[in-house]
Amino acid sequence: MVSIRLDDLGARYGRKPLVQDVTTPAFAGGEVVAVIGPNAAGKSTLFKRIAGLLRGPGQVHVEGARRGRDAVCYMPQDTSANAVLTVYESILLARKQGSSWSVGDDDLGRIDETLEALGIADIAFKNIGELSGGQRQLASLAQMLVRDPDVLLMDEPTSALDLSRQVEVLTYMRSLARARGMVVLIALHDLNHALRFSDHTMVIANGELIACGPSHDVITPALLHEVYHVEARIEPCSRGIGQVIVDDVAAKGKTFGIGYRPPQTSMKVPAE
Ligand SMILES: Nc1ncnc2c1ncn2[C@@H]1O[C@H](COP(=O)(O)OP(=O)(O)OP(=O)(O)O)[C@@H](O)[C@H]1O
Repeated sequence: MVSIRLDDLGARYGRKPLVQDVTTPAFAGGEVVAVIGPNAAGKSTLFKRIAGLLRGPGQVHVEGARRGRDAVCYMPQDTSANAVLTVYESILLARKQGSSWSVGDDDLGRIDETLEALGIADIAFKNIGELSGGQRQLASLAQMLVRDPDVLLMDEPTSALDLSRQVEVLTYMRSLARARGMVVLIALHDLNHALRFSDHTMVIANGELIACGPSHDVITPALLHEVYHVEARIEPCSRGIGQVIVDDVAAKGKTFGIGYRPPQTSMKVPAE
C-alpha cells in the first residue's frame, strides 16, 4: 500500500522561503488529509513542492506506489483552460499522458465511469473553453482521476461548485481513496468539509505546519482562535458530525485594515 511522508520540507520562490520545516507522519493509502490555513499561508506552495514543481530543502517520501514517476498528481486551484479540446478529449489526453498512445477498452471504460461519477457525461463533447467555472473544475478533476494516481493533491477542488456538488464530490473522493488505496490531500477553506470528509488535518500558517493529527482533535475552538482569530464553537449536528459555528471575529482578526466593527443590530428603514 502506498504511503507518503514529508520530512523537513521547504519551498521557495526565487530566494524567498515560503514554506519551511514541514514534517508529517506517514499518511497511508485510503486516507483523506485536509490541508487548512488562512489565505497566503502556503498551502498551494506546499502542494507544488510535494508535486515536484518547486524546489526546496527536505524530502517527500512516497513508498509502495504503483505508478512510479506518475505516483503523485496535482490538481491546481486555477483550472482555467484555453485549449481547443472537448471535455472528453482533454480527459483522454490526461489518461494517456506519459504512456503509450494506443487507446484500449480499459481507458474508455475508466473515462466513462469518471464522467458518470462526476455527473458531467452530458458535457463530454462540449469545448472546455465553453464551460462554466464549476463544470471546468469537474472536468479538471476528471483529468486527474483517470490518471489513477497513488497520491492526489487537490487544491480547493470544490471552490466553484454548488452545495450539492461539493458534498457529492467530497463523498466520492473519500470512497475512491478507500477503494483505490489512494492518499488524497485536499486544501480546503470550508472547515465543516474538513471535519466531515477528512481523516487527518494539517494546519499551515505563515508557511509552517502548526498542527497535524486526526481532524476532530486538530480543529478546535482554540486552534480557530489562534489561526483565524475567530471565536468559534464546534457543535455536533443531529448526525453527530462536528460543525464549526463562528460567533464572532476577534478584534485581532481585522483583515481589511478598518478594524473590527460589531455587527449592526438594526437596519435603517427609509421613511415612507
Ligand atoms: N509565483 C509566485 N512568486 C512569488 N510568490 C508567490 C508565488 N505564488 C505564490 N506566492 C506567495 O506565496 C505565499 C503563499 O501562497 P500560496 O498560494 O501557497 O497560499 P495559499 O495558502 O494556497 O493561499 P490561498 O488560501 O489564498 O489560496 C503568498 O504570500 C504568495 O503571495
